[in-house]
Amino acid sequence: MLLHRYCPRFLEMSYERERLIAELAVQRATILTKRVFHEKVKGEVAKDDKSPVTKGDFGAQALIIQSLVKNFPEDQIVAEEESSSLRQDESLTVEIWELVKNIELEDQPSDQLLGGPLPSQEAMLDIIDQGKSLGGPRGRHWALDPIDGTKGFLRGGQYAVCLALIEDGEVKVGAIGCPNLPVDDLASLTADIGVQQTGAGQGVLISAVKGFGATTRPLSNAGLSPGKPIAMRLVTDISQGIFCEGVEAGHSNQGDNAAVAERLGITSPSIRLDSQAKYCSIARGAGDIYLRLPVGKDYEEKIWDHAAGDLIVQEAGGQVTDIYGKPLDFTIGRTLASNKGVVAASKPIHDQVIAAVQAVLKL
Ligand SMILES: Nc1ncnc2c1ncn2[C@@H]1O[C@H](COP(=O)(O)OS(=O)(=O)O)[C@@H](OP(=O)(O)O)[C@H]1O
Ligand SMILES: [Mg+2]
Ligand SMILES: [Mg+2]
Ligand SMILES: [Mg+2]
Repeated sequence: MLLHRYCPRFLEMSYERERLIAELAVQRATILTKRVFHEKVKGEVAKDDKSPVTKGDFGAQALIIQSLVKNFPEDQIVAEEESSSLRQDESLTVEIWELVKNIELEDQPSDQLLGGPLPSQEAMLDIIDQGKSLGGPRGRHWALDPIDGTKGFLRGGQYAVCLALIEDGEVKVGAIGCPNLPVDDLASLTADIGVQQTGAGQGVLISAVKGFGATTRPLSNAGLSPGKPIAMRLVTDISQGIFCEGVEAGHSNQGDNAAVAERLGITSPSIRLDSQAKYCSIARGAGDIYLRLPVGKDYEEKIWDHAAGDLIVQEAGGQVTDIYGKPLDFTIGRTLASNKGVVAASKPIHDQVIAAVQAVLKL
């Protein structure tokens, strides 16, 4: 079936509006996260599970949910953060509100597309709490990670603002802002991008629509910069492949990752970076394989940690599965309860990587 790009059915299938709003909403939120990133005190609070959350996470979540509610009032939102700790901390709430109320895109038409500013501090707390949807197999759910890699954000390393639209369990749109990644696709192959990248340049906004490819563009504080398509590298000799993995040893098993690399004959050191910047890096050829091998058997990966990155890698020519070779299943709820770990690589080498993972993990 040939569809003209201005026909309503094409627009519906290509999720043009959802993509535009997602890109702009993420871009606007990165203005806030960049401000907090450069502040000495980032308003760090420990959550019940001991993981950190900051002014940046709360503020970005408020701004993005506001954009979604204004544009897609019928849609559900599955977001990482909620406001209960803030409601007991008036001074932190005031600090976040002071940030949030002053954030806008410098391009007015773009800012207006997002539906204008938040009305008040009290409304901000309520908006943060509109991300409590349980997800599931039916309907439209936005998965939002306002700051992915909060530990990287606090350490001065990589982090990402991540948003994805999941419709009937399938990821349709993904947008990831990586303020500390270099604009040049391949620069991160040669630079130590994992940590201390405060001078790393402008950052990138990477996005994808199911069936329509993946795109990168420099992040901007105004409207969207021109984008260009990205694709994974063609790796003919897997021993020349480049590994990406997490920085935190508690999030993925670096020993097992190294054993897989060795089994594949890979000798170059892995590139370590926090957040879904790993998915973005392999999608644009700054790496070939992303492994997230489980540390313990009980942890369930969260959908907001993977939805946008999964789509971006697939649209750039990659394959994303768990350690059993099973696609990530976004139909279950807020977690990927039926998957274990993540193995992402370009399609031609994915089978080989899975075989090595299974040999190392004795599956
Ligand atoms: N035990 C365990 N296993 C796996 N994953 C976990 C675990 N604990 C936390 N998390 C989630 O890891 C998210 C950050 O992932 P990263 O890829 O940035 O981790 S790493 O630091 O690069 O290793 C992080 O996302 P953010 O909280 O948004 O930073 C968590 O959702
Ligand atoms: Mg977190
Ligand atoms: Mg996360
Ligand atoms: Mg987060």
